Amino acid sequence: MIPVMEIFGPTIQGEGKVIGRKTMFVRTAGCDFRCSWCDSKFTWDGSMKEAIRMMTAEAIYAELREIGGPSFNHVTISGGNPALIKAIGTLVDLLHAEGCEVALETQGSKFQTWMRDIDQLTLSPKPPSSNMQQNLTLLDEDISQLDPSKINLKVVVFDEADYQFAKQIHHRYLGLPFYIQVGNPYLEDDVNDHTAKLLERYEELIARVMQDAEMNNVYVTPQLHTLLWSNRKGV
Ligand SMILES: C[S@@+](CC[C@H](N)C(=O)[O-])C[C@H]1O[C@@H](n2cnc3c(N)ncnc32)[C@H](O)[C@@H]1O
Ligand SMILES: Nc1nc2[nH]cc(C(=O)O)c2c(=O)[nH]1
Ligand code: SF4
Ligand SMILES: [Mg+2]
Repeated sequence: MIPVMEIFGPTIQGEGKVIGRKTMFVRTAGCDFRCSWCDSKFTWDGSMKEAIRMMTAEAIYAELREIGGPSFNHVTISGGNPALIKAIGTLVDLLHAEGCEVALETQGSKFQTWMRDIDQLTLSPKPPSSNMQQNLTLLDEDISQLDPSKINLKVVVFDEADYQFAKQIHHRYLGLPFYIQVGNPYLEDDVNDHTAKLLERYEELIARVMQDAEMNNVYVTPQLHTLLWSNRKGV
């Protein structure tokens, strides 16, 4: 059984390697981290615990089709940390059998064998501003067990210390596609001028990367869904 917090879509993947891709989302409940700026705190802070449903892979797939109809062939699993859940493997197998591609987002604190089957696995180690201590030895172990052609790294940056962390991660795993994503401090779902405020931060991050000769092989990205819809849930 899989603890599900929400199922929504189709929408665009707003982040990282397949930004813009039409996809459905399955968001699991529970996280082993407590990032200060987590935009999905409701998955772990208890505020929505009555919304958590224990579901089989079959029930999740049925609901994806119920709300998405025939209008998708890509599913993104996020959380919370879906890597805490062994049973995600059955969902990945079912989605593949039904002809869907599968992406998954995790911070890389835990390895599961089913990670090898994910078509686009995003590992997103956490920088200092999150107040988390990312264990890089564990991350090394995860990465050494995975196919480099199916994984990518994404580091969220709020300040200069985060930027230096991002650089450290990029240089530790130089062979992996590296995405540097601008942090969103506006976590309410209704913020005045959120698009202009976020674009200003994005522009600052772009400027920082452009002048840095040690960051030439990177992608600098916004969260496209937050530019459009701020931190609204279910999009
Ligand atoms: C909500 S997390 C869930 C998956 C997993 N726990 C993780 O952190 O990778 C999905 C992505 O959103 C990013 N994220 C969370 N809060 C954010 C914020 N305030 N601004 C920008 N990105 C954020 C995370 O770093 C992660 O890459
Ligand atoms: N549209 C959209 N794209 C996303 N990419 C990563 C998300 C996440 O919360 O993991 C997310 C999300 O919540 N919505
Ligand atoms: S690891 Fe991901 S879900 Fe967990 S607290 Fe951090 S951003 Fe939120
Ligand atoms: Mg999100």
